[in-house]
Amino acid sequence: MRLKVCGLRQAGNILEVTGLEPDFIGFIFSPQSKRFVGEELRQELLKSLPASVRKVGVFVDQSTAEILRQVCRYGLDLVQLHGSETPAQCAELRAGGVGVIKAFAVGEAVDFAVLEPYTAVCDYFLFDAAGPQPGGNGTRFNWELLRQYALPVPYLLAGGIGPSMVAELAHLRLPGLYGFDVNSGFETAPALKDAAVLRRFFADLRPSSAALPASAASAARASTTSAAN
Ligand SMILES: O=C(O)c1ccccc1NCC(=O)[C@H](O)[C@H](O)COP(=O)(O)O
Repeated sequence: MRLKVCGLRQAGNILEVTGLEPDFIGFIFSPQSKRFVGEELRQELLKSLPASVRKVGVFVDQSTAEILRQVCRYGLDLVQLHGSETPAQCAELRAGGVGVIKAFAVGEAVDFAVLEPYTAVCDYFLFDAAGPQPGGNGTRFNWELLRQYALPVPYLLAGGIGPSMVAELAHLRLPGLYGFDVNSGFETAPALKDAAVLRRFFADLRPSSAALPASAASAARASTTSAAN
């Protein structure tokens, strides 16, 4: 299962978390968020990170020009869109050379018809709990709502995931499920992740690679990944 750690900004913390070899790390570019990267995020640091850890910029209803400016500035691999971005904007971003994750806030139900126009223009979906903020609410939704998922786009499951859920996550089988996105459940302060707690969580979810040195673990995961795809 792939793992994404979202909402980082401080250099030392980015390096610590990257050392755990997540599949994705996320940076919040929405100024309204308490995890907004502001001026603290260092361009040269991001560009020096290993390519195996894909860098995701998170945006909320921002223009294509602004998003692509940040993609270029920080060398982002994907953008994650948490507002009312249209399929046309997703297509524009992809044409601009960046991968697209479209996030959907889930309340009492999932309207799969709304997702359909996005299938041809997104690399991944992300399902998150609806709440007062566009993301990072720290609450979960009823994951069973995804039992009926039948679209071709793989998705990340997000919202209120915390260290105590390891056993539940390890056994979770849902159609289309690609990985888990974690954020506030692993923070000691906004945008500051507890690397020790994340390390344990990663080891529990990736038991076969926990005992290996980092490089061997990464090679083992790459071979599992190519076998799965
Ligand atoms: O985290 C934020 O502050 C945020 C603000 C605006 C848009 C998106 C945001 N986060 C995006 C994420 O991918 C989060 O990891 C996801 O919403 C889950 O967060 P949490 O419930 O805290 O685990």
